[in-house]
Amino acid sequence: MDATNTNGILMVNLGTPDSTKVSDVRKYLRQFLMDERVIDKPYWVRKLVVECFIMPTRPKASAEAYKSIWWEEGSPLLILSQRLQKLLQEKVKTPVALGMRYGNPSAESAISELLEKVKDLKKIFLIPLYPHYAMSSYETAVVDVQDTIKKMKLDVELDVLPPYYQNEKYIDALVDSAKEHLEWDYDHLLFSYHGIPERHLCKADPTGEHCLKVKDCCHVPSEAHNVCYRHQVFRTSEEFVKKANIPEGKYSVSFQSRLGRDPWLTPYTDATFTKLAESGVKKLLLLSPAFVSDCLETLEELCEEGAEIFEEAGGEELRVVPCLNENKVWVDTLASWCKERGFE
Ligand SMILES: C=CC1=C(C)c2cc3[nH]c(cc4nc(cc5[nH]c(cc1n2)c(C)c5CCC(=O)O)C(CCC(=O)O)=C4C)c(C)c3C=C
Ligand SMILES: [Fe+2]
Ligand SMILES: [Fe+2]
Repeated sequence: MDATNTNGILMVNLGTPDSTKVSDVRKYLRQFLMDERVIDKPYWVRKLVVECFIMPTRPKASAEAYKSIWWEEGSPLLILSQRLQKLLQEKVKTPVALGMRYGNPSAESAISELLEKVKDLKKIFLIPLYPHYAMSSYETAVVDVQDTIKKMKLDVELDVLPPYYQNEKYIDALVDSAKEHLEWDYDHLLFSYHGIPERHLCKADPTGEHCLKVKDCCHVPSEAHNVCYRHQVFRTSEEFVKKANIPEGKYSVSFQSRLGRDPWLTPYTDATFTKLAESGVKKLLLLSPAFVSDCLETLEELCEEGAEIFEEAGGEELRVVPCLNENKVWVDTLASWCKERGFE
């Protein structure tokens, strides 16, 4: 323990079940989907939807999906986040902890870990492992940490890293992580982002009159863009293609992982696989920058299910670029953000 240090670094990611047992998946899904920032309905409606429509079947189906991607050491999302924590710790002296919004390790246990290492903890640099703002990812993770600090009655200042979707160093890391794959003679590059309900965009819009109301809203300047997930994922894609010299017309954006019947951001990734294959795309390269660590949504939904859909529709090969995971440029980027803020 360094008695002079009063700082800690906390990385937060979404979280994952403790195991592939249906009971563990159920527990995780219940905590996840009962979050008012994920299913943004009154408590009783959310409870009804989760318990009567989702819990009877989803835990079993999701447990099967998790089994197909699970590693010997555990869930890829957790293992990769822990490896990232370790790599960042090798670059900075300030203690680095890892917390999850749902499941384990909780924000509380991560903060307790910092308290053990830093006697007089005064300031935490919070790094949400989400490049884009969404109420259901970035915002809920930040609020959870704020609430936990209050619950633990700590007098700790929180310095939160803003969404880094267009940060030059983040884009550099993304391009670096994809560089070998970009040498492939692919026909089309698809950016597939986790989707969110359209309603969430409108709800986040501070002007109340921009998102999905103005024609081509995400490309018309507005203060709404600070919290517009759709604008931010377009920016990431645009910055990426600029840096990687991908010609116009050779790439597009789609949204995956829809849940429920409400309209989510379009076009949907599964329908896009079919459309691209039917339009003659044989070799499809896929990038999924909403996730910094590989997880169920990339390893199962894209690599397994996605490849099947694409090939059934006439495509020949789908290659999915791994997430940033342990990429060196990414680790250096995180370390530089810590150091810039005095978390040496
Ligand atoms: C980019 C970050 C994410 C956003 C935004 C997001 C929104 C969102 N997700 C659901 C429902 C589910 N997502 C699930 C898995 C999952 N989601 C993210 C990230 C974002 N979700 C990740 C990284 C993962 C993988 C977790 C892992 O263990 O590997 C799941 C669980 C799996 C399943 O049953 O499909 C659900 C459910 C909603 C409803 C939502 C926005 C409203
Ligand atoms: Fe999700
Ligand atoms: Fe927008």
